Amino acid sequence: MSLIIGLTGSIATGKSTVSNMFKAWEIPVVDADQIAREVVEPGKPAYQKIVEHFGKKVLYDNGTLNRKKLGEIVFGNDEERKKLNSFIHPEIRKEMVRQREEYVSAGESAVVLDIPLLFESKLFDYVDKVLVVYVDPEIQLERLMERDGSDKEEALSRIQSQIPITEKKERADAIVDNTGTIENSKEQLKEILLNWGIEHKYL
Ligand SMILES: CC(C)(COP(=O)(O)OP(=O)(O)OC[C@H]1O[C@@H](n2cnc3c(N)ncnc32)[C@H](O)[C@@H]1O)[C@@H](O)C(=O)NCCC(=O)NCCS
Ligand SMILES: Nc1ncnc2c1ncn2[C@@H]1O[C@H](COP(=O)(O)OP(=O)(O)OP(=O)(O)O)[C@@H](O)[C@H]1O
Repeated sequence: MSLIIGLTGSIATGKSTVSNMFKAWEIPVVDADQIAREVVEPGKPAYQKIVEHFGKKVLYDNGTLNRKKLGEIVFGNDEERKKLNSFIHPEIRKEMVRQREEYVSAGESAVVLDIPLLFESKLFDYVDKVLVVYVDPEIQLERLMERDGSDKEEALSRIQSQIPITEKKERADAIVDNTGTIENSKEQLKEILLNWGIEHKYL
């Protein structure tokens, strides 16, 4: 039996940082953001739908998706974001399930699904436990602006397109509070995995 862990949080709270800890321990991670990039490669069904709806203005000259441009459109507009989600999310879900089943069949004791929008898309049934990576909202804003080199308005528009991290924290099975050092977060994660009965050579 594999334990399926849904790793989530909100933008820039530290999901990738925690996901790297799992990878370093050789616990497999299915990465929804990565899949989201693959399903919009030129020629894929979601790509065609995006071009039909948003037009060529969201493409570079070589035909690949201009993510910055598309981001500017969808993070300021709920309707357009929902439209984009409707093109991409079904494709992401299919591929996530395919990868999850592959790891389960291989007999992995734990499989992580790293899904930024687990709560927003109500994907609780895809996982056994929900692990939320939390930071205080002020730190979230600071880290996001610093990482992406974005201004406050741009960063807030992304944060506000998601359920607040404070609310997700309330609904989690377990929380890694990533406000402190990365080392501190790693200790919290080890503790959680041991509590969940995951036996692993690195823990
Ligand atoms: C709009 C796009 C092109 C912007 O690309 P960009 O490279 O700037 O951002 P990236 O994909 O790395 O996403 C960064 C973070 O933004 C947040 N985010 C992305 N898409 C969304 C969305 N539709 N709604 C809310 N938050 C989102 C997530 O926290 C994600 O981790 C891209 O995010 C996208 O295609 N989004 C739709 C697919 C999606 O929902 N992906 C995220 C979950 S799988
Ligand atoms: N404990 C920490 N202390 C200081 N900086 C941190 C810590 N954890 C993460 N960071 C930094 O904060 C930023 C956001 O972290 P990360 O990219 O892991 O978040 P994320 O939740 O995966 O973001 P996204 O939703 O955009 O994928 C990064 O620049 C990362 O290096």
